[in-house]
Amino acid sequence: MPQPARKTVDDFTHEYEQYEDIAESLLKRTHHRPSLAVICGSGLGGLADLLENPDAFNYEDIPYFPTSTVHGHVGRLVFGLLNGVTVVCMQGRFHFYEGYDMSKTTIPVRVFKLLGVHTVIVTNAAGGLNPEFKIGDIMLIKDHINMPGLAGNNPLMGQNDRRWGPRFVSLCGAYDRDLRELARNVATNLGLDEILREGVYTMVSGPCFETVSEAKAFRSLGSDCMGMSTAPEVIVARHCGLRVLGISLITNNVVQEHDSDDFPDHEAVLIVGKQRAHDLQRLISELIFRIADEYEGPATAVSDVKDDDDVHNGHNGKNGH
Ligand SMILES: O=P(O)(O)O[C@@H]1C[C@H](O)[C@@H](CO)O1
Ligand SMILES: Nc1nc2[nH]cnc2c(=O)[nH]1
Repeated sequence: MPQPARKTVDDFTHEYEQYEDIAESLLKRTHHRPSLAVICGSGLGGLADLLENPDAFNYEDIPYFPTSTVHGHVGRLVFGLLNGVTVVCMQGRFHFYEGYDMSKTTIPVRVFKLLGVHTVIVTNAAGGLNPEFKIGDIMLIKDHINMPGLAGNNPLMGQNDRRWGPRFVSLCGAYDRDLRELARNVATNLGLDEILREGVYTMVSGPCFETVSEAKAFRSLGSDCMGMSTAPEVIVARHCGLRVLGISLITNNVVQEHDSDDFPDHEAVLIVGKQRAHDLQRLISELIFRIADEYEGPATAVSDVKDDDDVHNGHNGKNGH
């Protein structure tokens, strides 16, 4: 009997039932029931290789999933145990510059929600703008500037399905303050204080790295580093009430001098990822243990409204201020 063709990302129309299809297809094929998810950034996917009792699914074998096209993003969803905690890892993410709609780059985040995940650790490789940052530093993201979003490319554009969350989402405190504090404590215990930073991540669409003038502009706006991902995933995660910890690995300095001979290079980004992999893996592995220990239970939504026409966007969530 011929097998039915796999439903591809081109067939995906964002219906709630399609996300359910994806989640069900995964839950049928693994006995793992993760409560935490990790999105691995460029060159940082080695973490997924550490999972015990892994069940790994190529993105090509998951209904409706986009596929990874970027070197350094293997393209697998891996379920398993990390430090005794059941997690699911994206070994490679989807980027807007790969040609996917912004809302399709974030499909896995809603699938995580349906799988029972309550917290997402989002990692990325980023270029440092803050002159105090060094290559190899690890930056906890405290906020973002979402350039594509400000220009009209927000993953929540279009009709809102209230089953995910409210029409209007507060992003105040999107990068959970308690989780950042926990991360600082864990980093101290692991002797990583010297390389731990905190700051603002700016997302640009890519695939071009920014010009010198753009870099200077973003620095003057208060940005500490620049990348090409993360913000859409965090928006969708907060919309459906997932708790978020964001971590950037500073893989290069963003050039801010017109006369500089320096230039960014993706291969160099991957090399720094490899060099810092061990420290990042220790940090994330310990954090996962602590989060599972201290934060079990669902995160509350950032904001809630009675219905989509309700203009009052009151806060009642853990992250609301
Ligand atoms: O997936 P992330 O955000 O870690 O990847 C960054 C941004 C580009 O995809 C790439 C540039 O080197 O690294
Ligand atoms: N936009 C941007 N993304 C990056 N990802 C890794 N390094 C960089 C960088 O310098 N700029």
